[in-house]
Amino acid sequence: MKSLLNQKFTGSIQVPGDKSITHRALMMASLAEGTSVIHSPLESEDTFRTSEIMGQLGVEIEREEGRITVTSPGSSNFTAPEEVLYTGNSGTTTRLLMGLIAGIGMDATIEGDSSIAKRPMDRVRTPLGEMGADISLVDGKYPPILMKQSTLKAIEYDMPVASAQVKSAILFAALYAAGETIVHEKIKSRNHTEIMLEQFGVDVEVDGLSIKLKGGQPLKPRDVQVPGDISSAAFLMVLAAITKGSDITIENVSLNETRAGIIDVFKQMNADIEIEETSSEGEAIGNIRIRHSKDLTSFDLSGEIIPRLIDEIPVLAVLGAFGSEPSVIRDALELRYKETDRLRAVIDELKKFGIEFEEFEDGFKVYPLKEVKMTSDSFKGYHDHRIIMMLLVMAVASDTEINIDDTSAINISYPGFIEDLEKLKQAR
Ligand SMILES: O=C(O)C1=C[C@@H](OP(=O)(O)O)[C@@H](O)[C@H](O)C1
Ligand SMILES: C=C(OP(=O)(O)O)C(=O)O
Repeated sequence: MKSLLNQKFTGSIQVPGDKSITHRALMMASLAEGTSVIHSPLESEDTFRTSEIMGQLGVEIEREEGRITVTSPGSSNFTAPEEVLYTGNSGTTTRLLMGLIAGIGMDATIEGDSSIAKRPMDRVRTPLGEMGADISLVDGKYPPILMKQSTLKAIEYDMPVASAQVKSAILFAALYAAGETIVHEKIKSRNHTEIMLEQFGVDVEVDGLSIKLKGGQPLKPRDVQVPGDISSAAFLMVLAAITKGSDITIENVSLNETRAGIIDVFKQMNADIEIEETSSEGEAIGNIRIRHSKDLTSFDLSGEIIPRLIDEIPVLAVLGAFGSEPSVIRDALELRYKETDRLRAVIDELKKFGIEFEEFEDGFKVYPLKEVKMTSDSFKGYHDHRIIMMLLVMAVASDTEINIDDTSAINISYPGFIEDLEKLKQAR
């Protein structure tokens, strides 16, 4: 970390593959009888959990540099798992798997780490239960998740929370349910499942905030190209915007509208950002160039943009501290139910640099940082990848050496984060 202080960050880089898309590609390729190839997948702890579980169900997974080959016997030939399906730290694996297992109709136990044990799963059990799934949770809410074989029927469901994980679990189950399932969202969440199901040959009708899917449609094997993850790029984007002399281009990154809210934030803040879209078929992809700006203003975020940047909020708190006016985030209560309570973690840890916050139940106001005033050099990472990388960005941008209790969780979504910073650094 010391070697990253007093540096500017310049050059072109590709960030690792998109985590959400990689999970979905592994699951859909596993449902499609035959061989599918996933190009440039994210190889991280979370996506490893998904591929391990697909292996337990009888799918052959072959990893090589830059690609994963998935050969499936078809979901009707899956083997019922004897061991627990262990999802580690991955909420996406846990929730999407609930829909997939309910759909296939097999007995299974799903369990994750101590963070997953505290994340609410009733939001998935409720719609799946309406479809006929038999799911038991601890205290009606938490893993371990006991699933019993059952037969599903289609439902029409109004989503109470904006969650792509819940929506995707319902759509996976709907593939195997009798009749047409309809999901209504109040606010649009990331739509990778809808896009990829179409690519795997499933007819999905999207009409504004409603999604319709008829049960009984088989998936056909496909090759999937995974773009870079904009949620990982976000750390480099913020670092470039706030560090003197920096100029970074992130290539082949996802520009999917339902994920790209952070681009709107940079624009709101008067940042120096250029977007070049190179493909808009299916998943939009392109290049993002971002340079240091000394004239960053502020942002005020609430409502529909929140799900479009939900995982970027920790590092946006750092960006806000480098603006000229206070910045505000509201409607982000969901952050309290992630790997840790991210609103608490962001405020408690960034305060140690002297950043001032006003905390709301569903967000915060962050004040411009006039001068770094350290109250401690011992930081907690909460085993949360996004909190740890947020802290590293803040430390590097403010030329401050800090100690974080444990940084291993970076491997959950962005193995190679530190190496990428090393590649981009140049003495100021
Ligand atoms: O579907 C997905 O891949 C994800 C959806 C989001 O969670 P919610 O669906 O709980 O909002 C996001 O925070 C998570 O990192 C990945
Ligand atoms: C919340 C996240 O992931 P998950 O829900 O899959 O654990 C994340 O990556 O920030």
